[in-house]
This record gives sequence, C-alpha cells and structure tokens, in this order.
Amino acid sequence: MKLCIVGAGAIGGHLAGRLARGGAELSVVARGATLAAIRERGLVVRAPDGVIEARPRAAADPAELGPQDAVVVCTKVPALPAVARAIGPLLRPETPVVFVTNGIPWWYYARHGGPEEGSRVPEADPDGCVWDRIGPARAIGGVIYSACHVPEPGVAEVTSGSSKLILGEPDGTRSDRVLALAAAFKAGGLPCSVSPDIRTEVWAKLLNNLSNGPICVLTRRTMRDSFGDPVLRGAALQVVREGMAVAAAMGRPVPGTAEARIDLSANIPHKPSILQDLEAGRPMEVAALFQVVRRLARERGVPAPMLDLLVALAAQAAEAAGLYRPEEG
Ligand SMILES: NC(=O)C1=CN([C@@H]2O[C@H](COP(=O)(O)OP(=O)(O)OC[C@H]3O[C@@H](n4cnc5c(N)ncnc54)[C@H](OP(=O)(O)O)[C@@H]3O)[C@@H](O)[C@H]2O)C=CC1
Ligand SMILES: CC(C)(CO)C(=O)C(=O)O
Repeated sequence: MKLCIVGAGAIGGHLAGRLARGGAELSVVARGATLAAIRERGLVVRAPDGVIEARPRAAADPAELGPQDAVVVCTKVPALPAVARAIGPLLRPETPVVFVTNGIPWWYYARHGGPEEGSRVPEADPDGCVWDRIGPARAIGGVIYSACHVPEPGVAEVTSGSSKLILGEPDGTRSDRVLALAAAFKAGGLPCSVSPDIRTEVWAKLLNNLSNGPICVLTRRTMRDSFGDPVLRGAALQVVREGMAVAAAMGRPVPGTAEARIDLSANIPHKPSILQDLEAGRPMEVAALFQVVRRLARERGVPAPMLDLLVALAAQAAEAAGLYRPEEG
C-alpha cells in the first residue's frame, strides 16, 4: 500500500515508523530540520516495544512523491489550512485522507446526518479551506493514544507504556479503505481498531486533553508531576466531568468514570503536546482543543465553570507568548 505521512513530528514520526515496519511503501512530507535529518539519517522511533529505524522517501514538496493510496495527516491543527493547500499532488480522486489530530476535527459534521450535516467547526478550519480543498468524502478520523515527543529532528520518542490508534469513517461504515489502513498500522505493531462511532472516540480522547492540557500549560510540568498535587487532580476531575456533560449534550456520552480518565494520564512523565508547543514557540491548539468545547458548552447550556477558568488562564498564557490569537476561537 502506498502511504504518505504529512508532518513527521512526534505522532507523525511514530506512525511513520509503524507503517514502515509493517511493510508499507512509505513516504513522508516534512520540512526544515526534520526533512534534512530524515534524508541524512532516516527516521527513528524509540518506543517501549523497541527501536524502529526507517528510510522513507521524504520531500517538502508533495509533487515529488506523487499520488498515494492513502494520506495520513499528523500536523498540529493550525497547520491544516496550509497542508490542505499543498497536498493536492498526493491525491487521486479516490485517495482517503486520515486526520490524526486532537480536538474537535474539521470534519466533525461531515457524513454526520441530521440537521447539523455539513456544519463547520471554525476553531479547526477557520476559513473553511480544509473542508473545501480536501472534501468530506475523503476524510477518515484518527484518534491516537500515544504520548510522544521529538528529542531531536527525525526522532520520535514514545513515553506512554502502550499506544493505540482508533480509526473511523465519519458515517460509521467499515469500509475497505479504513480496514486496509488499520491492517497497515497493525502490521507495524501498533494496536489499531476501527470504530463505528468515531465521534464518541474523539470526545473520549478530548477529555484527556481538557484535563491535562490547560493545567500543564500553567504548571509547565509533566502530567505526572501536575496530577501529583491533589488540588490540581481535583480540578482535572471536575474538568473531565464537565467535558463528559458537554459530550453527552452533543449526543456522544463517553463511558467510564472521570477518575479512570485521569488515571490514564496521571503516571506518565509526559509534557502534553500543547505544552511542548509553548516551550518550542509553536502555534498552540487552544482553539481546536479547548475553546471549541467552551463554545459547545455555551450553545448547549451546559455549565462548565472549571473548564472556563482553566481554559481562560491557558489561553491568556498562550496569547501572551504570541502563540494563539483569540480571533481563532
Ligand atoms: N505529541 C503527543 O504526545 C500527542 C499529540 N497528539 C496530537 O497529534 C497532532 C500532531 O501532534 P505532534 O505530533 O505532537 O506535533 P509535532 O509538532 O511534534 O509535529 C508536527 C509536525 O508537522 C510538521 N509540519 C507542520 N506543518 C507542515 C507542513 N505544512 N508541511 C510539512 N510538515 C509540516 C512540523 O514541522 P516543523 O517542526 O517544521 O513545524 C512537525 O514536524 C496534534 O493534533 C496533537 O494534538 C495526539 C496525541 C499525543
Ligand atoms: C497528553 C496526551 C498524550 C493525552 O492527553 C496528548 O494527547 C498530547 O500530548 O497532546
């Protein structure tokens, strides 16, 4: 299967390594120091189940790589409009595009059904460019549980003991294309399932980001260090409960307890990716991960006072660092 990863950072690097290990005909779209490192030394993944070394084709210009069987986009959400404008040369009319990003995705209301069909998510796709260029028919959702960072360009390090990827067609079908993609990841040793309800999976993962993201942006410490403080753990629990109420109001109740959600993060010595962005001076996913949930809570009349407070504080920190503009959402 001819597959291309766009954005070979922490998650893209990890997934690229898995696909290469599984035998995919792999290429990556990368840039700057990452591109130089991959061309020079290849791509390295340091995971608990071993080190993967891969030599994918790598280019900054998608036209060098040509049409693909599937494309997997792993950039941060603020980069998606630029990606959507650039990846045309990777796409045949039928090429699916998987989006492995946190937050409420741009495609949330695509192939959704009901009165909200075709609604947009401005926090994820401010000018509608991703929707217009990629189109809802190509979109496949991706939800990743894997705590990763980039210790040096071209190297992805996994700090969570286990990882898993959940894929899903927005209309819930078990299409041949989504099953083929799941098989390609599994062949590389990454547990990967296909969900008939990817939006509930989106919400479930987002509860983790809502609980650890704003708090760690403020503490600037790992999830393990931050949640070691019982007051902060209590605040995180309240945020998860509020997030669960918003998800339920959206018709996507997330099973399980808030405590179990916090426990997923509490022992991992990982700085959430949004804190990694703050420290590296990269645009922060405040709109697509946090502000969108505040908006949905307001629209559905769900009280979320702890979420409001923590997100307002984190948003101010991000804005003060010049890495988020409130106009984004
Ligand atoms: N890191 C983690 O542990 C987790 C992250 N996530 C989510 O996964 C997504 C990806 O995050 P993560 O991997 O951490 O992000 P990273 O910042 O580590 O990686 C993103 C990569 O995309 C590259 N990129 C950005 N724009 C382009 C472009 N136009 N063309 C080519 N390459 C581009 C970046 O290059 P450059 O360095 O030059 O900017 C970088 O290498 C996010 O939505 C995040 O929230 C989900 C679960 C865990
Ligand atoms: C912290 C983690 C692994 C889970 O919430 C994550 O999704 C991130 O770093 O962005």
